[in-house]
Amino acid sequence: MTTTTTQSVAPNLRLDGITLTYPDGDGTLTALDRVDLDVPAGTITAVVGPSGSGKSSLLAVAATLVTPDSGSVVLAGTEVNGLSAADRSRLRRERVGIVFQQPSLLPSLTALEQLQVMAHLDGRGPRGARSQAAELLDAVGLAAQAGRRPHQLSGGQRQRINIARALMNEPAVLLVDEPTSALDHERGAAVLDLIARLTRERGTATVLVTHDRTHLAEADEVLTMTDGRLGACASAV
Ligand SMILES: Nc1ncnc2c1ncn2[C@@H]1O[C@H](COP(=O)(O)OP(=O)(O)OP(=O)(O)O)[C@@H](O)[C@H]1O
Repeated sequence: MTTTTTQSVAPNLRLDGITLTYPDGDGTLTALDRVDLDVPAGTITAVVGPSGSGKSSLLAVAATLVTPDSGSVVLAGTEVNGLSAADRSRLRRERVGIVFQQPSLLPSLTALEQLQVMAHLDGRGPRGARSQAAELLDAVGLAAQAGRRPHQLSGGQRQRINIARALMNEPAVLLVDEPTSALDHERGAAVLDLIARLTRERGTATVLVTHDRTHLAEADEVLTMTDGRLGACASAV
């Protein structure tokens, strides 16, 4: 994989004509139907839609975790089609941050170590990783909790660590799936504010899947997924 080409192009996410089917009995189920999506750096695109409409499938394709039947995915200027599996996972590791509904933190590690381990997996040295982890914990308002383990943190604090951890590789693309589903309204709103601020400050192209329409005010664009088709959302905000 050539990384030089990725650096000269503005980081963003582009999906073009994505169709994804799953085997379904004797036939196939179309989870994504000719989906186009363009997310500029430093912006949030929110995706809403009923259960089973294809939202998670969209994130999985954008994350290069699932290969679509057809269409093109361009991550931070790099066309994913045609990359080897190894290059695809490297691109994902280096350029994509993923935040799932439930923070999957390692119980025995402190908040700081949860972040440092990401750099370690990436083969980076401990010194730079420690200062970067400390800076990110500060950015998510948890500098004072750096030495705490997950059971000593609230649900909202754990989700903040989850978000900080997703940013350790300085991703160009941030994919966020229902980040507030385990939180009460106030903590959920604070987590959304945080995602919005970090998106602007760090220039990520952020896709936010959400059921909560109060979150849509933070989005630059709101799209609706219906039966695998992605379209404009007329009554979103
Ligand atoms: N691995 C799979 N194999 C077969 N069908 C699948 C698979 N994953 C998802 N589907 C089907 O694809 C369609 C889209 O699923 P997807 O999970 O993307 O929807 P969603 O909008 O994220 O739903 P939810 O809001 O409930 O999480 C659904 O009909 C689902 O049953």
